[in-house]
Amino acid sequence: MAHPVLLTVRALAKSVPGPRSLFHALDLEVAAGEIVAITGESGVGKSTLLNILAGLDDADTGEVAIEGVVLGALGETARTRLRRERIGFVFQAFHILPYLTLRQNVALPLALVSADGAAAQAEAEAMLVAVGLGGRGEGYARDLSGGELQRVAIARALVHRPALILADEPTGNLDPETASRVLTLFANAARDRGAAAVMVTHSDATAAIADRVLTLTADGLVARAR
Ligand SMILES: Nc1ncnc2c1ncn2[C@@H]1O[C@H](COP(=O)(O)OP(=O)(O)OP(=O)(O)O)[C@@H](O)[C@H]1O
Repeated sequence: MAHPVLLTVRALAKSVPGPRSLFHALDLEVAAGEIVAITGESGVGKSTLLNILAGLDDADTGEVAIEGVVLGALGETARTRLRRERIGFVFQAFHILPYLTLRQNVALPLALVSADGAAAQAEAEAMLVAVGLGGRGEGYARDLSGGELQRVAIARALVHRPALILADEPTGNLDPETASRVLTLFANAARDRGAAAVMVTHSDATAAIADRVLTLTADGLVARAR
């Protein structure tokens, strides 16, 4: 049975001041359970595209729908709720909050949607173990290496079992063994519970777990031969 389409992007166009068109007429469909890797030259607009998919940035024209819900038709409150409940985002700059412990950072997506704080902390600890940071939950971001911060960001993006995972270079700071460990988490989220994932990457290991590898160009997304 074909999986339902989870993410639909139609005729997306985005310019940045300059004025410079990053892309136009960009179309994409990602099914539940599918992992799509996006490559492309530096500055071509990959991070901008991920931000638009998450409703954090607006396209000039075109439409993004997640589980059939068109982001542009939602008010800011509904868009924020959809993002919190249905999307997990691994930012290139991690955005780990410095005044919360690492466990509190990872628990945040659960704490925002559930009143059960103890369960959220327990699930956050389990995610920290899954990314190889068990026992580090009481620490703070300032004590971590770049690769450790990246793994906290991945734990936080996956802890609430999002339907859509958006990840910007999620293994960019990781050694091959650790990268392989976290890539398994993304693959399991897709295969075991039907999450869809769009990952920006330059890494062959990340592209290797993807069902499709697309290259972002000014003319949109082009399938890359494998
Ligand atoms: N708000 C903005 N104002 C002006 N220029 C912007 C803005 N946002 C993005 N840009 C420009 O758009 C281009 C695309 O940026 P983006 O970060 O999306 O590229 P990228 O493909 O992710 O690059 P990299 O691989 O280097 O991270 C860049 O040239 C950037 O300077």
